[in-house]
Amino acid sequence: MKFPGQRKSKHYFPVKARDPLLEQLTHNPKPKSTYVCGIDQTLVDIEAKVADELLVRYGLPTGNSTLIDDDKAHALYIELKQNDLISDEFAGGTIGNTVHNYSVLADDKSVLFGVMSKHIEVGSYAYRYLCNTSSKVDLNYLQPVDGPIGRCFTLISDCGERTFAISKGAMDKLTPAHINERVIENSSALVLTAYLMRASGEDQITQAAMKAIELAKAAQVPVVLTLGTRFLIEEDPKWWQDFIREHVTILAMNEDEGEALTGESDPLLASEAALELCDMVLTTAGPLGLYTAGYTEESEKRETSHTLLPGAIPDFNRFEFSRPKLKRDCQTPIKVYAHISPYMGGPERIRNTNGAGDGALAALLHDLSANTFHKANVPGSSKHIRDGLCYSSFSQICKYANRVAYQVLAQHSPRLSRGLPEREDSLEEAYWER
Ligand SMILES: Nc1ncnc2c1ncn2[C@@H]1O[C@H](COP(=O)(O)OP(=O)(O)OP(=O)(O)O)[C@@H](O)[C@H]1O
Ligand SMILES: O=c1[nH]cnc2c1ncn2[C@@H]1O[C@H](CO)[C@@H](O)[C@H]1O
Repeated sequence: MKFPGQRKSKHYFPVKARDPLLEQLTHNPKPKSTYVCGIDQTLVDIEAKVADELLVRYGLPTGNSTLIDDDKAHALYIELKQNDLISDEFAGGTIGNTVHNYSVLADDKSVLFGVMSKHIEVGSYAYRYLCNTSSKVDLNYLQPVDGPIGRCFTLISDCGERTFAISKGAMDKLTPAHINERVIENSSALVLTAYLMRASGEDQITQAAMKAIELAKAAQVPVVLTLGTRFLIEEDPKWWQDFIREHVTILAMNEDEGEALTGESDPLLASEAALELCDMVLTTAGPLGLYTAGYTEESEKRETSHTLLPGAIPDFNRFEFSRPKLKRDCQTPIKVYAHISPYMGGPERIRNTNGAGDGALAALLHDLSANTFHKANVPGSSKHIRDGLCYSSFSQICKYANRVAYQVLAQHSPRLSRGLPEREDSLEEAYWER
């Protein structure tokens, strides 16, 4: 129970009118708002624990995300249902998860572009998708389509590895006409997944994504790409390298995707190689934790007070207290790296790691948009004398991303049901006590 404490002594009416005399002195404009936007294939995850034999029978390579036709999807669904294997049906999609988590963490708006069924029945997959998405995610720009949204069978093997089978429904039907130019141009970041590039036939989501990329680039909005699965990258690493070099500001990947892209199995070396293609990299490495890598200006580098770490690049974390910058904003760019081991060693029990990487990326996006917000509202701050890409240092972003990944693992679902505990809200706070 809260006890009656001190009463406020100032009352004005109407409430929004401040003290009429002091009002002349204090000019308090409404803060300018910021948001991130993303494009995704609208999907519901159907999660089931299965034996490896089932994956072989349905021709699903372990760890991959495979498109399956309607007949196979029907047979798989019936088999999972009859054997009572389905543990959860929940909104998914790698970017849907990321913008949802961003909105939960930042308690702020994001915008999702994609499709949504025109006619929705209570209990349908489309209905579940809407119910499981934060109300801070603006869904008003979704394109109405005939037919169902996609289904992503998320099949968890005994070892915890997840294999996706995608029944695409109408998820790829997004058209370029439904990409709102003004919304993209005014956002803090545009977030995309490599999966968007694999639409085929008459489906136009790839063209829609390309239109958004061009708009973002023209308006100097950072383009953020997450790689999805190594299988997609392995098909043509050169194409992906060129794509990233031409379009991407920030790249998020796990160690397998990093290896497929760069040929380097060491996540630190993969991050270094990826920095030749873009400005900043977030590399997650499962039980080894995660890395951030990027550029800073030589004269602005800040030395760490943490232990210097050994690795393929000796003492690689020496300047991890620096803030990330776009390479083109540096006169003398230097590469900076930071690493962190899993928060508290990881949760006691991990059912599966689905979505942990999406969670880490949401934290990075929060830090990035906090910077845009601060710059828009406190333009005179010493923080913005030099143009930074993010609000915090590489080291701080590592901690935050890691903490959020832990939260996703601990709650066994890729979408956060609530933000971090309040005392952890500040991005500046020293690393949280155990
Ligand atoms: N087994 C584990 N033990 C402890 N922490 C883990 C473990 N697996 C993952 N993590 C934490 O989660 C983060 C992201 O994990 P991971 O590298 O598996 O992401 P991912 O493969 O991109 O996942 P997804 O594609 O499903 O989102 C890691 O950087 C680490 O902090
Ligand atoms: O083809 C795809 N497009 C979009 N999202 C996908 C695809 N395959 C899997 N996931 C999504 O990846 C999330 C974990 O990172 C899962 O929630 C799943 O829905």
